[in-house]
Amino acid sequence: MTLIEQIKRGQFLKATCDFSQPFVAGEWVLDSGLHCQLLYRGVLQITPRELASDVKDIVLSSGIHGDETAPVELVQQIASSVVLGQIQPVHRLLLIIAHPEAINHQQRFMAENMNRLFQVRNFEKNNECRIANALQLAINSFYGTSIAIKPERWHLDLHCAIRPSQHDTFAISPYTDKQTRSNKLFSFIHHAKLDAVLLSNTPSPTFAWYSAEYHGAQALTVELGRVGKLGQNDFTVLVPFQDAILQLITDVTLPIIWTNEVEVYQVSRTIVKRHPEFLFTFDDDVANFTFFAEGHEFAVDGDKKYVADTHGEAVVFPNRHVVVGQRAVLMVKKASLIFDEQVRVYAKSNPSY
Ligand SMILES: O=C(O)CCC(=O)N[C@@H](CCC(=O)O)C(=O)O
Ligand SMILES: [Zn+2]
Repeated sequence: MTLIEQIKRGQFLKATCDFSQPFVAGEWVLDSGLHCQLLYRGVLQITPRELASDVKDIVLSSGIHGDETAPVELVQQIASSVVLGQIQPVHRLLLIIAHPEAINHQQRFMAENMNRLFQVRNFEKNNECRIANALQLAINSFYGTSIAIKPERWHLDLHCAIRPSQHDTFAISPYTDKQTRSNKLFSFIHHAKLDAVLLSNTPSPTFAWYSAEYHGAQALTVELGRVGKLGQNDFTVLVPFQDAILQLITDVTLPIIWTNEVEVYQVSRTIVKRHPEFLFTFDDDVANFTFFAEGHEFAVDGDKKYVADTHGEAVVFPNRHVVVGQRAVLMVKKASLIFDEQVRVYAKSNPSY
């Protein structure tokens, strides 16, 4: 069966990972009038027949890291519901399962971490570079062909954490000087019942950052539980997130709201590994958001020792195995939000952990 025939039967994930079939781009129209276009392996664009002047351009991406399977299953469910006519999106959608080779190998990546390849176009020395370049083009073309009078662009790049975490689900808002922290986006975080959000303070080379920086998209990296095997993820904690996505793409109007139920953090610094012998003073199973009091030594990089700064800091994504020159950990502090049309973050003077 061709890839498109598989996708028409609701098997977007299976088709994407099926390398026994050559990739052939193609398009078709559903009875409902929805236009489906398979642009690259794992990149499916959906366009409603009639587009309102305030139509949103929504990217839902998954599988940037091959072992983060819950997001891939989620995008599969959405693609299947759309192509089988079970849900009727009213916005333009770009559904992405990014790295089928790594998914088949149940690995984060094959040659290098794809989520560090979105700052610029890459020299195509490996498959991750080729895919990241293709995704950049797909995003440019998708947002570039918006018909909305005042385009509203969204990008949710879905991931899972390697370690345990004090917050099961959380979002990372990339840093850019564009207006990409709307109250609508943060209201989505509230409705999706994500446990926490952290606001980056410097540009990053991630997929979500790419859409925010180059296209002004309301973009988030969203962490949905922990890495696991395909078919073995527990979706019960993700139900509110799934519901919020469905509401977003079918345009259910929800109140714009923020409450303190979502814990807010700001990134205080990004620690980059400079020496091959980089180490943390804590174990590999220490959870994300573990707090270290002021002065506590938490990492050693060559002859440099890192200690928690004023009022202490918590660690997110500590990974001593990254290559030299890449982020080894994000340090974060609790913060609060001013929930205006654009959200702003301010430090808590005396954060309680
Ligand atoms: O658990 C981990 O260490 C990594 C999980 C993951 O892939 N997270 C993303 C976050 C991207 C961001 O900082 O916005 C990543 O590291 O690429
Ligand atoms: Zn990831």
